[in-house]
Amino acid sequence: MKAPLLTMNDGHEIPTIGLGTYQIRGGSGLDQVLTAIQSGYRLLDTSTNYDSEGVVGEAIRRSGIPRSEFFVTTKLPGKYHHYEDALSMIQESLFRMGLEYFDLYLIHWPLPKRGLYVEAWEALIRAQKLGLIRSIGVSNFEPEHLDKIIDKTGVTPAVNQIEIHPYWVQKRMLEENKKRGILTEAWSPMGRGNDALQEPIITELATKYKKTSGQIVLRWHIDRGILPIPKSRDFIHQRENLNIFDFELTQEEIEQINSLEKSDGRIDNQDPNEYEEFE
Ligand SMILES: NC(=O)C1=CN([C@@H]2O[C@H](COP(=O)(O)OP(=O)(O)OC[C@H]3O[C@@H](n4cnc5c(N)ncnc54)[C@H](OP(=O)(O)O)[C@@H]3O)[C@@H](O)[C@H]2O)C=CC1
Ligand SMILES: O=C(O)C(=O)[C@@H](O)[C@H](O)C(=O)CO
Repeated sequence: MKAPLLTMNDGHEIPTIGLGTYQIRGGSGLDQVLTAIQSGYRLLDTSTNYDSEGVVGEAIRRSGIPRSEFFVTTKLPGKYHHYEDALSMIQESLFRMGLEYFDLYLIHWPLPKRGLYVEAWEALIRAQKLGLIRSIGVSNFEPEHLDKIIDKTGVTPAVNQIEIHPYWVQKRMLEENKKRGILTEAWSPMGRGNDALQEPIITELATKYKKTSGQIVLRWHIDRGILPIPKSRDFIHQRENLNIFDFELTQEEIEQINSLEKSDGRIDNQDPNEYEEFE
């Protein structure tokens, strides 16, 4: 089963769903990424901070599937926001993964208190010109951060990857991305193990559509125009999460799920204006 493709604002195509790899590492991690690839995942989302770039690169090689069929995303850690550091980190990540280019490269967090994200964005633009990266984007950027990089460089990110799940719906940020032509990706799209999948609104929709709660939540993302990157170590869940392209939620059902939002719904309260990455 393969996901349909979307076209981003720079003309490149991207699968409509991907595999998250936070804390997927080592030998067992390799098996988990391989089962995901066998299930049909082609978008693989990693980050230097996850220490999973090696596993993802190795899984791509062992899969026997040509590199060109994959869509690989990784992310720049905060301690490399200076221009020259960012350029060398991008190359270092390529070496770690054994790849010649990334399909998408994101600034992981804006870290506005450090104030270096414009420099980091300029480095991504340079790396794209050098052919090291096909599409460039950001993660956890608020509207003011987006405007700053766009105003300073004239280059709009293809993607903004942000926290979205039924307890943190992000209506405003979704509109802000859309207004600028930026594709929204959802991190922790299943709520990273919070109680959302047990909410009656979701279990009732699962019964109605003969799907699982996980599939209802993923379809809610797709029907809102969002690209989710669920993580699963479980072969059954991995397959289930791809099997969401044969039904659609109504606008009313989308709003019902939106109503589950909580004012303190963020996972680990990670506010992009405050969040400092670990060193
Ligand atoms: N840019 C950023 O700042 C961030 C990016 N990310 C990215 O987003 C990805 C996804 O987010 P993550 O935080 O991992 O959390 P997710 O919301 O993807 O939740 C993962 C959990 O959901 C479970 N799960 C997955 N599918 C199902 C299913 N069908 N039914 C029931 N349970 C299911 C998994 O268990 P099981 O393994 O048993 O299936 C796992 O415990 C990350 O892996 C990472 O790539 C994450 C955080 C921040
Ligand atoms: O997983 C990521 O991409 C992160 O940026 C982390 O902040 C992660 O969400 C986390 O919770 C670390 O404690």
